[in-house]
Amino acid sequence: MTGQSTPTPATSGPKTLHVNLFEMACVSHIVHGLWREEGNQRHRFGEMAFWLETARKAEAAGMDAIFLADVIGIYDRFGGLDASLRLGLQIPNLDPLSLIPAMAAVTTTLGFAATFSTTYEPPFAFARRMSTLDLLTDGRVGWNVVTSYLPNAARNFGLDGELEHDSRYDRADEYLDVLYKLWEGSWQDDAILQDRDGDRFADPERVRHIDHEGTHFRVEGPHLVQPTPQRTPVLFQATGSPRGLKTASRHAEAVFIGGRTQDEVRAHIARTRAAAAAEGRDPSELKFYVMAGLIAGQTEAEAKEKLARYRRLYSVEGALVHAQAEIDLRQFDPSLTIGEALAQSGRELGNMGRRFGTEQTIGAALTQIASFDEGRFFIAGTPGQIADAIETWLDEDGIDGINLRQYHSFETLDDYASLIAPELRRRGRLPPAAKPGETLRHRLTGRDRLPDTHPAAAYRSAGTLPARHKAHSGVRSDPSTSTSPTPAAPTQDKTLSKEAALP
Ligand SMILES: Cc1cc2nc3c(=O)[nH]c(=O)nc-3n(C[C@H](O)[C@H](O)[C@H](O)COP(=O)(O)O)c2cc1C
Repeated sequence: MTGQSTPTPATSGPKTLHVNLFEMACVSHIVHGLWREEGNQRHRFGEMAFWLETARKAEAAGMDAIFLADVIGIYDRFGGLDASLRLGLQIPNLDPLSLIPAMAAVTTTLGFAATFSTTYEPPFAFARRMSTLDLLTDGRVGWNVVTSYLPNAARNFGLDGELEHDSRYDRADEYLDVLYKLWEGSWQDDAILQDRDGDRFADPERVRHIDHEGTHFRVEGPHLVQPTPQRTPVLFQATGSPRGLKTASRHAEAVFIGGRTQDEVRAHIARTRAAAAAEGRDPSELKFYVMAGLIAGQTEAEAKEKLARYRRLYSVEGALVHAQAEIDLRQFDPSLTIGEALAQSGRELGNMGRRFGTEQTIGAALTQIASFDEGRFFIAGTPGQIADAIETWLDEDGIDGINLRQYHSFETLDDYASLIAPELRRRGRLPPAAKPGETLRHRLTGRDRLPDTHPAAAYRSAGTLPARHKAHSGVRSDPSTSTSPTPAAPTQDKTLSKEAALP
């Protein structure tokens, strides 16, 4: 049982850009303060109509997917709960998975990638939820695999503090293995019979328990949902640390990377591909994404005016809350380094290290914040200038796709649709229009199912799951839901690249 579709051969022509709309079901996701702008619709994120309009626009613009970020706690390190609430910074924040069916119902080709953490909720229920979405959307879902980074999230799930960084990834690796067993190995493709005359809906010979017994999880199975178009949803992952890279290179089909310079970006891609090859995967199958900020105007002057308008409202306080800052950078001499300012205050870098380095000056950090911290993948200009930059990112940096940052709803999306996409299309830099019924994976990779070199594929063949233990057919004494993670003292993340660290 492999259920493999043959990949569609790549068409010749220039390399094309995959585009996701970067979203989060809150008022202030990354570029804080801008929700206040006249005409910005972000305050409507709790309305069904807001999401239906977003989905229709994204599909009409030819985007691959709406990519939904998520956190399961609050940013309370800088300014406490008061600041987060006042700024609407990722609170209130709706459940991303619940938005998908509504958006799927008004679209036919758009994909939906949702963030879900492997750290707190057990895999069995998540496997079922994802399969339900894959089934109902005809295979249009993806998953952004995260391990979570907010101490408050840990406290929301019964722990005293975050699990140690690297052990979160150990847990993620096993979590994914459980999911692969459920998604890929539990049901054969032909297990549903719908045989009215024979009185058999499903064939018991073609469905099996998974009997997973690992360090973190014990899951009996079988999976509760029949085979879905993609089985495993398209796997996205962002990482900046050596341990995160190991997990990404084993599992991710699309990896978010950062980098301040072209050399850094290329090195990051090369390192990740090499790590994937070391895991036995075909490194050419990995796609690389960046977060990109594109601010477009008909003329350069119009684009500059738009950028200035956005920057006027940008909240530096929001950036400090989001960065989980240990100190208020605005209170220090700009010529000091962050390390010196921390030493003066008797503080450690902590989670703030996800965004800033100790060697950076306060002045440079504040400038970086005020200019939206977009690094290499930011451009404000005419459609021609933006398309020129994107062609360089594709051909020379080596990326495959972007998550488009939004500054204003729906202005950013409308500008992409009316200014940027037509220019990219004219240059042959967007993939062909998606066909109804095409899965998200097919759109990205030319196949519906994970390739045979992916670790999930190992669970497809009948021999790879253990034979059923006949002895325990009843309820287990230690179901997966009872395995709580053990908390450990938070340690500082060893990030390779800070640019991949947020949000
Ligand atoms: C584009 C992008 C999107 C991300 N989305 C989320 C998210 O929605 N939720 C989350 O907890 N982390 C998110 N992250 C953070 C990553 O999951 C990861 O924690 C971060 O890149 C640091 O890597 P590390 O865990 O290897 O240190 C995102 C990162 C990037 C670059």
